[in-house]
Amino acid sequence: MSDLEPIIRIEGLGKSFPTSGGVVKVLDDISLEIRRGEIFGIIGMSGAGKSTLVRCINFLEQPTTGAIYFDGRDLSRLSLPELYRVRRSMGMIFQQFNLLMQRNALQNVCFPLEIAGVKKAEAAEKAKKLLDLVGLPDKAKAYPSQLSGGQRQRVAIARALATDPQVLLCDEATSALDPSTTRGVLELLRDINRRLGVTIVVITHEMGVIEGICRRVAIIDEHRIAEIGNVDEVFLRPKSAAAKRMFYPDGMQTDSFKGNRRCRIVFDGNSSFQPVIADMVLKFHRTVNIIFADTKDIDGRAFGQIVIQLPETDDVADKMLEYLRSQGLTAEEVREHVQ
Ligand SMILES: Nc1ncnc2c1ncn2[C@@H]1O[C@H](COP(=O)(O)OP(=O)(O)OP(=O)(O)O)[C@@H](O)[C@H]1O
Repeated sequence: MSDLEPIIRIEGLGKSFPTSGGVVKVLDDISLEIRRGEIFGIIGMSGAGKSTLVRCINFLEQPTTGAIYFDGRDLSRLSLPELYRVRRSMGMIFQQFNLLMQRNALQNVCFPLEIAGVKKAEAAEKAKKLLDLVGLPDKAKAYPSQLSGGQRQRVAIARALATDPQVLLCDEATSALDPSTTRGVLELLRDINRRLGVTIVVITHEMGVIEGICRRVAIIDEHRIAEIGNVDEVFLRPKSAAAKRMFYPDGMQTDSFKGNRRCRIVFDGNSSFQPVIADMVLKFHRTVNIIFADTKDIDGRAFGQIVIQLPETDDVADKMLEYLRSQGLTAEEVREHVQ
């Protein structure tokens, strides 16, 4: 299999659950490919079906329709021992860390190795190396209760890596952590991706997490895929209402600006707003109202967005939009409240 071939391919995945109130459809016609060695993000609001999707990816849940391929193999056609082997190739980390509280950090990391029948001394040696890798060389004997949230997640990452997985599935892995600890854990995941070549799938409801480490993203909305693309592309030119909701600043969504023409200008770090906006004001002899301005880091590159209120006079507003685009900026008019 070449590097360009997907390590995980999801085709027409649907998942429904029978409940006392009838059948609940949780995932509908999900198709996507996760490429070997990439950091791929899956984002959606609470209840969108993200955790169900993860459990379908490692076949802890059987899809109702469609298929999941891992390394080109249809998981529904595997024998149970083959499926267990595939599951060992997919490490998982969770929001609540799921460590065994009565075992210390080293023993937690050893746990999957013991299950796999690895000799104790060999398992301990590997676990030590993994604790070094996640930045906890001095915490081998510490129990989870003696560790901070970020340190617990690092132990969980070491444990997930113990079986040398090809893929690491991270289900809301930083949702219980504060922003600075989140940054540290994301940095660690990026480092693991670079150093070990492990494919990482990040499932989250937080756009900051996607922007922080993912190259590509799938947005799940109402149980379906609303949009898939490179994170920077989706940020620059979101197409679906779900993507716009996630990337547009809150100021874009206030009804207080109804009736005015608003424009979202995005820059990708190669250009700066200030001279362009100042030049535009000078050129058209009209002031513009800046509603919102922000910069963000997407996968290590600086991006920015600014929302301005255009003049009421339509032809001036049209010319301003034309001018902004002629300066190489992505300028998009937003007339409506984003639902
Ligand atoms: N076994 C089940 N039986 C019935 N309904 C279920 C089952 N598992 C999940 N659901 C429903 O599926 C929907 C999606 O759940 P899921 O946990 O996948 O969403 P999510 O996007 O991960 O949300 P969150 O971030 O809040 O966990 C929810 O409405 C949930 O109640």
